[in-house]
Amino acid sequence: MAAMSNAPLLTVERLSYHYPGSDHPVFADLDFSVADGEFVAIVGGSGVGKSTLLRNIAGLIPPSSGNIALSPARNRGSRDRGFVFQDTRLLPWRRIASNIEYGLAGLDLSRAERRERVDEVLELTAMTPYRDRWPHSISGGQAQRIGLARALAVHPRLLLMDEPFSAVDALTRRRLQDELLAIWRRLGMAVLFVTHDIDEALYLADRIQVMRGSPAAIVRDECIELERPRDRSDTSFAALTHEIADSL
Ligand SMILES: Nc1ncnc2c1ncn2[C@@H]1O[C@H](COP(=O)(O)OP(=O)(O)OP(=O)(O)O)[C@@H](O)[C@H]1O
Repeated sequence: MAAMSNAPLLTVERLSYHYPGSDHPVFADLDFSVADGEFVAIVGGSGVGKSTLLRNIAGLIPPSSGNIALSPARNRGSRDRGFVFQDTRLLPWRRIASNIEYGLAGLDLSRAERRERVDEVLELTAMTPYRDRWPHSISGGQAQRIGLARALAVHPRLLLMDEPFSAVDALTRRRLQDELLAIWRRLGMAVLFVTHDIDEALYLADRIQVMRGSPAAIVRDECIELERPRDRSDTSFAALTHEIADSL
């Protein structure tokens, strides 16, 4: 049996990034970690660098300096990370099931296993009836469910989510938050969730990190001890909302 490791799932060390052509870093010397199964939210104002940080961790853009270490995928046919974008980026010429299957390209899975994965994540996100639809014929909330399904299909140990619910109406947003929590409890992957919405971060996360400044730093790292399911009308919820808003 393999020895158990206490090493964090994700370790970010002295991470800095500046866009090509700019000598002003978006963020500098960031240090933090995420444990296996932990739900961490990163909050910060518009333009502070949350998406840039997530894109660095996703491997979409290389850091200017520093290190990002992520434990490798656990099983055959899985990836270490999955990414859910703000806009779902579904391919309009592929049906829903085929969009999800497309995300499995390059993984060591048979055709039957790929089909099973697609069925599994459609069921998890309650989207099975929509499998043969075209992307243009589903709602914004449904498209977000498909974006989530596509990311979950690779069985990631770390799910990276960039403001995934920002484009849907308030009621749908709350429903999606509850669905995400239910899926997280069921699958147990770690989640790194970027949002500018403190209420959303407090409702979802085990821990909230606040990004601020230019270059940005993590100015607050707070474990959220509120019991789940969380009650937004609770006085401690409101008090924490104000506290975190003050540090933004
Ligand atoms: N491709 C790019 N080239 C140059 N600068 C960029 C590029 N993309 C973003 N930036 C700049 O980097 C900074 C951080 O942007 P980023 O999108 O990461 O912020 P954010 O916190 O995610 O913002 P928001 O909450 O508004 O989405 C901003 O000042 C932005 O203008």
